[in-house]
Parts: sequence; structure tokens; C-alpha cells
Amino acid sequence: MKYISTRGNTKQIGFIDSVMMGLANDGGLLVPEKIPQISEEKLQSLSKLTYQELAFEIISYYVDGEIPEKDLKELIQKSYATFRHQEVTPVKKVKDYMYVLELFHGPTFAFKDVALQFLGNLYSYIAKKTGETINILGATSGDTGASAIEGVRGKEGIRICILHPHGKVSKVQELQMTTVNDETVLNLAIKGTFDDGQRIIKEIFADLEFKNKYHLRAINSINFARILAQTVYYFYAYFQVAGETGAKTVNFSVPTGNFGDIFAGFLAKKMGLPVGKLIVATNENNILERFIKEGIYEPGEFHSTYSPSMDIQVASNFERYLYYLLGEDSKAVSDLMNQFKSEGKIIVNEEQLRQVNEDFAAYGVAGEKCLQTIKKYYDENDYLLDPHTSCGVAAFEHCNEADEVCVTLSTAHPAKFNESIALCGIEQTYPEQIKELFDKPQYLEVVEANNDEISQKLKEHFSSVSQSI
Ligand SMILES: Cc1ncc(COP(=O)(O)O)c(C=O)c1O
Ligand SMILES: N[C@@H](CCOP(=O)(O)O)C(=O)O
Repeated sequence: MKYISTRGNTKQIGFIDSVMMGLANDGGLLVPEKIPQISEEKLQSLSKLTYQELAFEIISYYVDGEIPEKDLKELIQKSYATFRHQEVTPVKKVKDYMYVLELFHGPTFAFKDVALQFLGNLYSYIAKKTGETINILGATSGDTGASAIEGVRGKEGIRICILHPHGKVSKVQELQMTTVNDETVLNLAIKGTFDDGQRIIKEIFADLEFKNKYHLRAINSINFARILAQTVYYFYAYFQVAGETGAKTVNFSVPTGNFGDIFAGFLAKKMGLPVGKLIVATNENNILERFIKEGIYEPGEFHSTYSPSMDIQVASNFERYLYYLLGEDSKAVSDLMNQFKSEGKIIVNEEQLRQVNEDFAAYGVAGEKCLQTIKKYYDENDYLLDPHTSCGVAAFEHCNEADEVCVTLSTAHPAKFNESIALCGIEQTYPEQIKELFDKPQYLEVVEANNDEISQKLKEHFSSVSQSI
């Protein structure tokens, strides 16, 4: 299996090189040259596997022998041994036709752990095998940061710097990231939004001299390995729900910001999983909803919402989808991305919009609706949704056909977002791992959203720590 850039100007590379490269050298995103196809017969044989066995099967298509089977199995076992639920990502029936895929049973109580426990172990494995330095640079709107730090902390030869938008993440998210007292971890709170952070890291990765000199690696969904590990739970959920209901196809409603999680579902569908509609649930930052309805991809005004992890305007993985929408024509993707840079928008034609609507439905959930949905399911179904999942459920209610089975991805535990839950008049008890964070000192530096200032911090962090390791 080879990996190529959506923009076509990066040489083909194998799986491990793609993990290490992160952002493609031409500024595009890496995708598999050919998506593996899984036959109905094979799907049948995968349907009874445990999560770990299934992860091994799916991930193997993409690793393509670059990691010996035994090692890959061990990596997977180790990655999911940290989860609090033995099924890793259990599916719960909330009511007829409505299921929730609980992705928050990992160490930081967010879906990110499913991929970042794996990627952390994978980086450690590669570092040991190759002696490569792993200096991780990431941006977060709240969950990726904590999860990435948790995924790599204490692992020899790995250092990490995370940019988060100062004052725009929940208290628990901030504590999870900043209470880690470890010289290999640097938290930069930038005066700006997640979009600023993501733009800055992509610009820094695009400076190849700097990237190579400081051995910078990606942990965001820029890295295809993130998408890959997230693809597994679509298969897992499909098998559980189709097995229980007899449904031939299953819809998925996905709380969406950077378009990584839902792109993983799109990939599962392209591999042959009988996925019906993929429902894009956004908050008031609804660039993707507008694109799916009108065919115009254009950032709007930034809103701080009750679901802060989805406060994203420019969705990184949209470029990966564009690549498939444009018939895998990397020149066309490259032209459109250049146009986006210069004109600030992308417009697709009628035929392409028709295709978009075959693949996706979308609904932007306003703040009040998000809170009402939390209250409703708490009162009527005794189920507490976090505000992101609540957007997913509200979108399910709005977009799903009455007789179709739908799984909403539950992307975080409500304890991470008590600011929003309290507004619903609901009192929750924190899990012990979260409660204890409130007594710890925090380690972070507040910086301008400025490439030079951040590059300087990176130089200092990655040089100084490397001497003491
Ligand atoms: C809790 C939560 N839900 C949903 C999302 C959106 O996922 P994605 O960015 O993959 O679209 C995020 C952030 O990524 C998140 O942290
Ligand atoms: N919501 C995310 C934003 C970054 O997304 P990623 O999937 O590209 O890491 C977060 O919580 O940081």
C-alpha cells in the first residue's frame, strides 16, 4: 500500500513513512493510493470479532506488512488495554432505530483516545525500531491535546507541544492538558481560535527545512493513521447494530468539526461497509452544513458555543473528501485549495453537489437546541449526552428517515463539559480521574497566535529537552 498526496506533488511513500511525514510535503493530505475493498463474505467473517481483532484486520490492510503481525497485534492490545470498557467502544440502544456509539471510555474521556492511544504506541514503536526522533506538534480545540499528551507521555524519546485556544476550551479539557508536569510536554495557549492554531501548525509543517531539522510529527487528523484507527469503530458499530436489528444499511450521525471522524466513516463506506447516510452534525460554526446544502465552502463568523471542540471553521479533512469528490484528480484539488487560499471559498458544480448529497446529510444545531436535546434525553431516556453528542442526536432527529437505523457517535463524556451540562439544570458527579485534576498546578504559556513566536518556542522546547533525554 502506497500513500499519495491529495495535491499530487509528493512522492509515493509506505505506511510508516506516511505516519512520520504527517502533512504531505506539498501541503496536501496523505491518502491511500487505492482504498482496499472488503467483500460481503469477508465482512461476514469480521462481524463476530472483538474490537481488538477487528482493529488488527482493518489496520492490516493499510499497514500492508510493514509491521510484523505479532508486533501489530501487541500494539493494538496495548492501545486498548487502557480503556475502561472491555468492548472498547460499546454501542447502546437509546430507543427504536436510535443507537449511540460510546467512544469516550479511554483515558481522557473523548473519542480521540481510540486513535491516539494507538498512534502514541505506534510512534514509540517506530522510535525504538528506527532510532528516529519524535517531536510532536499538534493543535487542539480541546480534546486532541489531552488525548495526544496522554498517548505519548512517559514514552522514551518523544516530546510534544500542543497549541490550544486560550480561554476557549472547557475547564476540564484545560486541566487535562496543563496539569501534566513533565519537561517533555509543552502547552502553548494561543491568543486566537483553533483555526489559528491549525493554520500555524500547517504552515510550520510546510516549512520543510524547519520540519526536518526539528523532526516534527503530526498527531492531528492531518496524520492518516488517525483516520485509519477511527475507521475501525464504524465497522464495529455496524456489526453490532446490523446484527441486532437485521438492518441492511446503517446511518451514522457524527458531531463534526475538523471532518476527520466523519471522513473515517466515509472511508469505511468506500471499503464496502454498508453505511447509509452520513449525517454531519455541526454547531453554529456551520461551514460544512452550508457546503452540503449549497455547495459553497466558505468560512463564516466564528462562534464560541456549548460544544467548544467543534468550534472550527476550516475543516482540515474536507480536502481529503474533495479529493474523492473530484474523482481523485489531485491537480483539480490543488487548484481548488489554491483558490480557497486566494479567494476564501470553494464552489462545486451541480453534479458534484448532487454527489455530496448522496454521501451526506447535514444539520447545524443552535445552542438552545443543543441544551434542549441534553435535557430531553436525560428526562425521557435517562441518558446524559455531552453537548457534542447532543448535536449529533439533534441532527439524527432532524435528518434520519423514520424507518432507518442510525448510530450517533458519542464523542465525549459529559463530565468534560460541565459548563454546558450545568446550564441544563443537571448535576453530575465527576469520575475520580477528572475530580483529582482540580487540585493540581497547571503548566502552560500564553502566546500570541504568531508563527515566529511559536517557532521560537518549538526550537527551545525541542532542543532543550532533547539534551536531557
Ligand atoms: C468531543 C468532540 N466531538 C466532535 C469533534 C469533531 O470531530 P472531527 O474534528 O473529527 O470532525 C471533536 C473534535 O474533533 C470533539 O472533540
Ligand atoms: N476537535 C479537535 C480538533 C482537532 O481535530 P483533529 O481530529 O484533527 O485532531 C480537538 O478536540 O482538538
